[in-house]
Amino acid sequence: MILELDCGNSFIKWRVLDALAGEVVSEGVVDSNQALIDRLHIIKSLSLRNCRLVSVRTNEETGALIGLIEREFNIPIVCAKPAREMSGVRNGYEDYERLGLDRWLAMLGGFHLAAGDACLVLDFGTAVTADFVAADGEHLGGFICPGMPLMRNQLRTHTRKIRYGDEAAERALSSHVPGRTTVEAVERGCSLMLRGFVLTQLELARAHWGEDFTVFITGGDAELVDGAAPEARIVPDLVFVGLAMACPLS
Ligand SMILES: Nc1ncnc2c1ncn2[C@@H]1O[C@H](COP(=O)(O)OP(=O)(O)O)[C@@H](O)[C@H]1O
Ligand SMILES: CC(C)(COP(=O)(O)O)[C@@H](O)C(=O)NCCC(=O)O
Ligand SMILES: [K+]
Repeated sequence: MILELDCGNSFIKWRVLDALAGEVVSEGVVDSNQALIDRLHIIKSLSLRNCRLVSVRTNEETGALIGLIEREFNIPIVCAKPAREMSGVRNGYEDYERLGLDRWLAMLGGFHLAAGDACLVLDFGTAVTADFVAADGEHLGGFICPGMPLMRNQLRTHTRKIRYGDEAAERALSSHVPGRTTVEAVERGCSLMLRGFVLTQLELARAHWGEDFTVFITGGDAELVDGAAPEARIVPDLVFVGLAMACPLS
């Protein structure tokens, strides 16, 4: 079995694949290294052989996680590394090593799934990112904005009177009519910002490529923009698609 990890700024997305069938045996989202280990240990008949991971965390944090997995499971671990070019995609950053590896892998995955089409890759995590890959594989660059957790927390920490709990936040998002309470006004307002971001990115993509492109949406908060781009392909595991391409296990 193969352990796959996508270590974002807020959460670790994990899954265990059957090495032969390639099927997902188990998967989840955890908020700490120890929670990951605890969660893995309760999987019946777990027999990990390899691990591949991508991280946008510091080298120290990533190293600590790698050390922990090595101690717990004694398996080889490969980490996705920055590259100038891979699987037909050319990194468009001035300094290719500075491009977030989760963005890079999502682009590799998107370009592969788009099978020759240009692609717009949108990722809704702690940050929100957009990346443009032309049909010839050239990465034109992208955009980074605060995601839902950051927008919400900035309002909470920089105002005196915006305070509410998680449950009220979830209830508020059942509709997008103008809010009549603080929680509704904030949650719906931020959610509409994300939808506006999607529409702007679609406009930019059309300006580049007309109608000839594929849109991919991924990230933990992808459902917040549900319906904003009806033509988009929602691919929750897009980073993992790219991870398997960047870190093949022989
Ligand atoms: N099972 C889950 N556990 C935690 N957060 C989740 C889960 N499912 C969706 N989310 C949402 O995902 C968002 C984080 O997205 P994610 O792509 O994991 O971010 P990052 O890669 O920056 O850690 C959170 O704002 C949260 O609302
Ligand atoms: C843009 C990001 C913060 C997104 O991280 P995430 O929201 O997935 O945790 C991450 O890809 C990153 O740290 N990138 C490095 C900066 C860059 O891509 O220019
Ligand atoms: K991410």
